[in-house]
Amino acid sequence: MSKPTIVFDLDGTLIDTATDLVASLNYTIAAADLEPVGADDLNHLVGHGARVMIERAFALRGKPLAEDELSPLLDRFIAHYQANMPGESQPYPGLIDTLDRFEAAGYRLAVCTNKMEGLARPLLDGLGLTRYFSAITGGDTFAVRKPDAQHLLGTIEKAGGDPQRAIMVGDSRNDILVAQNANIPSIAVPFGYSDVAVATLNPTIVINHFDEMTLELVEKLLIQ
Ligand SMILES: O=C(O)COP(=O)(O)O
Ligand SMILES: [Mg+2]
Repeated sequence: MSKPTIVFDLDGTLIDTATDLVASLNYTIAAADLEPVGADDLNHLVGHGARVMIERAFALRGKPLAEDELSPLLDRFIAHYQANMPGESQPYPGLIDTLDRFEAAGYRLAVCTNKMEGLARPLLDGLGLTRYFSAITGGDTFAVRKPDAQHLLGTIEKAGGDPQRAIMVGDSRNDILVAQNANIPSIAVPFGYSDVAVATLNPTIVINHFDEMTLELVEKLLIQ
């Protein structure tokens, strides 16, 4: 039987990126005289990549955003985020042990994020995490992104995995939806950026800490 694959979301699942996302977003929107946002606002702003995050910040502040304004703002965000990473960003507690545990058990590991691939890779590099992953895909890697099933299925394929032997781990709506759309079991974590309690998204299971993500648990999910 082929090695199983575990696909992780990035922001709010593998890595607590809130402080750096807020800093880069506030630097970006300050150019348009928008009031800074706080970490709590991220729950509504994150999930569809930087472009949508900027659009949502304008909506939050009730300020219209013309199409031709967006591109320079996105460039401003990317430049600031790139220059400062990994910044304050940190893997969530228990993550490294969990990656080691599943790597040692012969699992394939992958990342499926709506962050731009060009931002996700240097961030994972900067935190010394890249070597764990057989594939890292971003919101701009394919023609579609989460919650479209093809983003997750394409990630599993790139990792050399089998969608019949895969699970998705994530912190928000798009992660649980993409898993449902691809007919793959999901684990939700409540410590990331979600505008609703993750249990209401109907993941296969919720864990509160990576220590709960045992081999036994994942094996059980794989045979469901
Ligand atoms: O950066 C975003 O908006 C989303 O990122 P995620 O898919 O890794 O949570
Ligand atoms: Mg996330």
